[in-house]
Amino acid sequence: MLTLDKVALHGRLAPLSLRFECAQAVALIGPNGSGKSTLLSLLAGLLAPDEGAITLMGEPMASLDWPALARRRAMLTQKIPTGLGMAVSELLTLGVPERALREGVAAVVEALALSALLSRDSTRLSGGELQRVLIGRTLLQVWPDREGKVLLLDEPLAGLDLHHQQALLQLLKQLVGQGVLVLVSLHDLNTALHWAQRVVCLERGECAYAGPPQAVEASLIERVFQIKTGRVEAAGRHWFLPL
Ligand SMILES: Nc1ncnc2c1ncn2[C@@H]1O[C@H](COP(=O)(O)OP(=O)(O)OP(=O)(O)O)[C@@H](O)[C@H]1O
Repeated sequence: MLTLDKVALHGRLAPLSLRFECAQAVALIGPNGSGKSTLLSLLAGLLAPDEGAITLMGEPMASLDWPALARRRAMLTQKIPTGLGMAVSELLTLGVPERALREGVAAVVEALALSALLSRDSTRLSGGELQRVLIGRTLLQVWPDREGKVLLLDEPLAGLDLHHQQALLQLLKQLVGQGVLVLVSLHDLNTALHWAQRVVCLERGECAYAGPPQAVEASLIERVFQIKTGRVEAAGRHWFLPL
């Protein structure tokens, strides 16, 4: 439902062809500067490719205007807006369509434990608190009629404590179960491999791997991240440990 056909951005992403299905949890991994944010921005329609074509639900991305894009996908970027002194409740709902507000606010506030923050000045939040508010705003965009929507989250776990990381990953899995395609860039390799149904690993703007997490080999991780790893088994799962 979201396809890239030989998509390239000069100096940032080599020609890449990928296909993502609805209701899938996809993790993007790769070193700093490997192209994860670039790929997410292309998939969100925030960047236009120099070559190739992106298709969203059968429609060329290039043919969709901003309102049409906003109805189909939402993206959390790493570039954090300051909020300009707004209350959290205002920042959370800014630009969110009326129907999403009616149907989604209570659920999103509960899922991300935002109720105690709503009356706070958004410029005086901790990094993790602000991140949860911005994630909430992004989720609200896709809340009504979730099936077939695309959620693109660039390092959503950055700044979140372990409890909120786990709560968010569970919530995203629920959205996948409701038909949302969720693409998330992650730096925690084990979290990515345990959470995702599909992993895309980028290396210097090229796709080094796209496939199931179970088939990710230590040799790939060691080459791409230039580390030595050990592989241990615990709690019925495999874990890569940097050595
Ligand atoms: N606005 C920009 N203009 C030109 N080049 C850029 C721009 N933003 C990023 N780049 C370059 O594009 C490449 C890919 O960057 P990108 O931000 O996509 O990497 P990333 O995998 O998300 O990295 P990180 O893990 O550090 O967030 C890097 O070489 C980066 O320097």
